[in-house]
Amino acid sequence: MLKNLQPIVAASEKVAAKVSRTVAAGRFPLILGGDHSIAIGTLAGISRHYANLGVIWYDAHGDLNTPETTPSGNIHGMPLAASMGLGHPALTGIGGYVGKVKAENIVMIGIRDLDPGERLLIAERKIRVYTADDVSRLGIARVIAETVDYLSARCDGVHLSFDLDGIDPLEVPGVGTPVAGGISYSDSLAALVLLHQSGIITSAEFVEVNPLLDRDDRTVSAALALAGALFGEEVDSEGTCWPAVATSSVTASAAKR
Ligand SMILES: NC(=[NH2+])NCCC[C@H](N)C(=O)O
Ligand SMILES: [Mn+2]
Repeated sequence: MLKNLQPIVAASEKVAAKVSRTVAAGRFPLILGGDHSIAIGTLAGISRHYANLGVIWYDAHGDLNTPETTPSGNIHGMPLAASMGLGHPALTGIGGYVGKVKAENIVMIGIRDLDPGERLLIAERKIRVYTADDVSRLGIARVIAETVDYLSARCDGVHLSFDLDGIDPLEVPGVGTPVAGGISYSDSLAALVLLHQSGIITSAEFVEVNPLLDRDDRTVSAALALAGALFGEEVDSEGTCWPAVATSSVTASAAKR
């Protein structure tokens, strides 16, 4: 059983239409979520404008489940599979076409929690994966450099799908499906600075921010700072770049206590 199929299909069609109009108008689509099922709509809206859309999937999870492999029935565990054309027809057909992303145009970063069916799919389709351990071993700069080289050689646009649960939940607790370990916040910020400098990103989404689970607005502030870095906002000398608005809201909530 898929949970909330009809409302997610309806929302995804709306997101797809709006995002497609944004790309057609020559503007940069930035989508904020909400759970990761939102990516089904964003990719449907974006990919029709590209012959070979690249996708950077920054996440603890693969989100490559189908109705046959899902352990939970949660559609937020399926958006990447659905975008590859695998899964429930109501999800794979969002936007009126099937197959938004090709396996060879995907790079996954931060992965550390895969279900058996997802492992199989990654192996079968030879999807490029950097686990959170790969990032500690190789360093974030090398991982991003390899990702940029790989995707710029084969893609005419690159969508960044950034799930906040790719980061260590000790630093960003406001996510629905936390997985211990993970990429540090400072490495993640460095990744976004490097992606900004690469100039390859043509659309982005930041997802799974859940303010109800957050502490001291840490996850919200992190998402804002990461998005800022993607657009070239300056990072201060300590490597943090909490934007003024986020800093003042943290201070305000701390002052209330
Ligand atoms: N976007 C997410 N938070 N995905 C979590 C997915 C967890 C698990 N793999 C599932 O399919 O239910
Ligand atoms: Mn996800």
